[in-house]
Amino acid sequence: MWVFGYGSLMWKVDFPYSEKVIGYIKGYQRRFYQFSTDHRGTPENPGRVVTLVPASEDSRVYGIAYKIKDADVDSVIKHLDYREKGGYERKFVTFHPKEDSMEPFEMTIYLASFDNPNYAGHAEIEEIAHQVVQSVGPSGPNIDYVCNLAEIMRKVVPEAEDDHLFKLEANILKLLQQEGRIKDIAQPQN
Ligand SMILES: N[C@@H](CCC(=O)N[C@@H](CS)C(=O)NCC(=O)O)C(=O)O
Repeated sequence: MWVFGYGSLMWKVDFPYSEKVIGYIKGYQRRFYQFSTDHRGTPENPGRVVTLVPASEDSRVYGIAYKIKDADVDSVIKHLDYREKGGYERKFVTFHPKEDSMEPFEMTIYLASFDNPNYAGHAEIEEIAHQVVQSVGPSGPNIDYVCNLAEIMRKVVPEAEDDHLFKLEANILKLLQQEGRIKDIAQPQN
């Protein structure tokens, strides 16, 4: 079994895997359109985390695919079903390895579709940034979620474009500087 990580599964890998491959899926965009009430926010003050929204077929979402050994599949599914319980469902998509030497193949993703109870939907980047900087949940600050994702994307797929993610990161850092929560730091270079 293979699982595709495009959000926290890229940087918070709390399950066993035997192989990982960088690549992308087509026909989706990664967006912070999912409320998080059990990880990066609370029911009273939800955070925002990523899901995938349908887009043109030439749209690509880069992430990391993890190969799960047969012996671990049941326990990993049980673990991820619980971790993603806030509105995500398992679906199958075609994964395209970044390296041309590997053929595309089907794999599992966890996707929070528009009809789940925690779907937040569209909001302007500035509004999402204001929500993120004031949200903290059982897994920690919503800020960490955004910055960890931006950092891992720059690290593993520096050529990938994701204006939504990187503009949100820049907005958050600007807000934190304005609020005196961090000293002036150089903006991330994408
Ligand atoms: N399914 C996506 C998104 C996963 C995701 O970010 N899910 C949240 C649920 S709110 C999570 O597991 N968060 C863990 C954390 O924030 O530490 C992925 O493949 O990475």
